[in-house]
Amino acid sequence: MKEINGISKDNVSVKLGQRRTLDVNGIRNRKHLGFEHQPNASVTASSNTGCSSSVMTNDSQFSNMYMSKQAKKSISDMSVSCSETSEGSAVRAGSLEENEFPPDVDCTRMLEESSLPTSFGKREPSQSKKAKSVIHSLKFGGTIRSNYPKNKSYARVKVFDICQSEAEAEEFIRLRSPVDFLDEAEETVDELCKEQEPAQRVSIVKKCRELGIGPGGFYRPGYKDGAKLRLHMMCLGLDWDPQTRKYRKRRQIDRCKPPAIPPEFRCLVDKAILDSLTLIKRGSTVSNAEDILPRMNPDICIVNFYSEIGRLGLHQDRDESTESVTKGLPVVSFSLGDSAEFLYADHRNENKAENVILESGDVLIFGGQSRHVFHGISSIIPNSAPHILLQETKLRPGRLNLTFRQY
Ligand SMILES: O=C(O)CCC(=O)C(=O)O
Ligand SMILES: [Fe+2]
Repeated sequence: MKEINGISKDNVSVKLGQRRTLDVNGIRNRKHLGFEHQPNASVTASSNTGCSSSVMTNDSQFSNMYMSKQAKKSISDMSVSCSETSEGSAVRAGSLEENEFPPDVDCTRMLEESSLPTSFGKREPSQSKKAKSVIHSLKFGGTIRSNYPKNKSYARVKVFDICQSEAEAEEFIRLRSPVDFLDEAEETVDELCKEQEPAQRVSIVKKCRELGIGPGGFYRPGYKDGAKLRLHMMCLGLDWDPQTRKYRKRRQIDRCKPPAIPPEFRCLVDKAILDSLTLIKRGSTVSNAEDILPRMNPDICIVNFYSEIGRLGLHQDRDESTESVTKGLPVVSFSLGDSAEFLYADHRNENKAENVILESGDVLIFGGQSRHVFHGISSIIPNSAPHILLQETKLRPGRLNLTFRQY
């Protein structure tokens, strides 16, 4: 059994779920979508199968759950992963790719293209310079985010809508009909369409969209030197600043307060942890499963949207309070939309990291000893999102990920 800093690989992920009831089905689906070349898909599947098969229920909340051997599971829309190490140097800087990230072509329709870099061969001017000279417009459907403090020269952040307009969505659905995803004899269109997207997943996307276009919503985080992360981010509860790596009540870029974490999200997190604890109890002889996976009350949620070219370098989540991190209070992560290759390791070398494919509806939890695991997203798998989810939400091509933590 492979171990990551004392954690067996089996602990790193667990799948719960209803949409893909078994990992085997997950594999079949992946093949279906042309992912058979994912190098570690079978490894992932075999490591998950042992844990998840015992917790397969008709639970419509979760489809797959991954957890650190202690705690992985999936929501019918989410997945969770973990990381661990005692070294403290991992930062999100690993995810900076300022020369490769193209303009946000997906969302420019309603946005001002001038606020996006057109050349990625050069660094953007630093935010402090830009704040004075280029005030980003916040236009969305003719309106401007309204809660910016008056008389302040903070840069305004343009709106990023994770969902498409009616017209975009129609075109998208037309071009990517389910027929494109079919693999001859394996499934028919009817079978595919009969699959229902769990309501929870749809409502999570819709809620993120609603919050994401409002004050404190999605923006493209960056660093003082102009480098940008290859994703759009929105923080709920508390703001996390990639530059300072600190949590604050207001975000630096525009002084907006992050929206509160919706209560229904909290319930899902609680449920995910409870399900994981059940899983742990079944699979181990420990007297108290919470010694392995402590419970937590999230007061932070970082919502990331990755376009099809998004990524996030290997890093540790260790900016929460010392107490939270030391106790191993879990990070609970939900994935929606396109699948992603999730890397994890006990070091920062991406070339030597393990990987697992996180699909829409997967939940990944890393807590306890796995709390410090290095993790990241190496790629988004295009066209892999459930068609029904896209139809019901108009989610843009890409992946939505929510990670809940307790400060
Ligand atoms: O997108 C993911 O699955 C990981 C996100 C993550 O690691 C983070 O936001 O810290
Ligand atoms: Fe993370």
